[in-house]
Amino acid sequence: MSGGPRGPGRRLKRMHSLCITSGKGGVGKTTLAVNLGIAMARGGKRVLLLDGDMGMANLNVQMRINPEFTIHDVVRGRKNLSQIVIPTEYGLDLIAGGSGIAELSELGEHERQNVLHGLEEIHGYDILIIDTGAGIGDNVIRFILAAERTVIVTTPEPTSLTDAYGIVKTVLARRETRGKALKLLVNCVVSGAQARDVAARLNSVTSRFLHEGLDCIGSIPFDPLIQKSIMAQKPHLILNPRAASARHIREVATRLADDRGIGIKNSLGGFLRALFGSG
Ligand SMILES: Nc1ncnc2c1ncn2[C@@H]1O[C@H](COP(=O)(O)OP(=O)(O)OP(=O)(O)O)[C@@H](O)[C@H]1O
Repeated sequence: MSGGPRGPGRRLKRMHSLCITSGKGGVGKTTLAVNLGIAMARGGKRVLLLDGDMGMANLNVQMRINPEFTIHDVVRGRKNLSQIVIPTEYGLDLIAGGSGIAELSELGEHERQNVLHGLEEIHGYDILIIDTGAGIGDNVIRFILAAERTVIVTTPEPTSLTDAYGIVKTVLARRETRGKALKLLVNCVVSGAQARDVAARLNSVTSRFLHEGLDCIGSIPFDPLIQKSIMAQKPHLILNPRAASARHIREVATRLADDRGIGIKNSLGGFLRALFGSG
């Protein structure tokens, strides 16, 4: 059932926001957002997952969920945000974004109020995970700016690494992002040595040309079982909890769920206001 308490009388909590993004598409962002979220929920965190990929919103497809409403219905004033939160059987809740995600960056005052209306009913989450689109589009950058932490997913492929560097460069060029925690997550590795090599190479390039190191939060092995789980529309962590790749995902989730030293200042409302650029 739902991991997120709703309703008045609950203690107001600080919520830590985590953006999962990538330079190149198809590197496993959505798969990792779902499975990291499940791992955190199983670790006792209350997790809200936001599908921030307006082009190819497919978090719901990976979990075999057919959302009736999306952010678009909230922007148009047909629903409150609290009414479109979908409890999942995996212990976390989901908000479907779809085309409404593009609209979030261009809201008039009336539509902003539509989005913020009724927000107090959905407090109580420990962590908001946003699965963004790939690349350096305006929407992706907005999510990175609004979130406290960002994980950049790459695979060892040169094209993926080049695009990961591109996103780090774009993000660091924005003054507002200085001091934001950017972490690298290397997916589809064939060995620990390969993961270390990829992380070291990217770190050395960002240190040299952007004067900022890029910490690696972990790596996930290439695992055909992950592909099977996508075909089955059932998360890998649920289908194959004993796989080595599932263990790696749990380890990364534990590191990411540890919010010590992040200086959390967000609530869901604070995050959305930051996203709109109004606070
Ligand atoms: N560690 C892994 N081992 C094997 N296959 C993987 C792994 N991680 C992801 N994949 C596969 O990579 C494909 C793309 O994954 P996913 O859709 O999560 O990527 P994405 O970065 O979110 O893509 P998009 O940019 O389209 O949103 C999926 O078919 C998935 O099965």
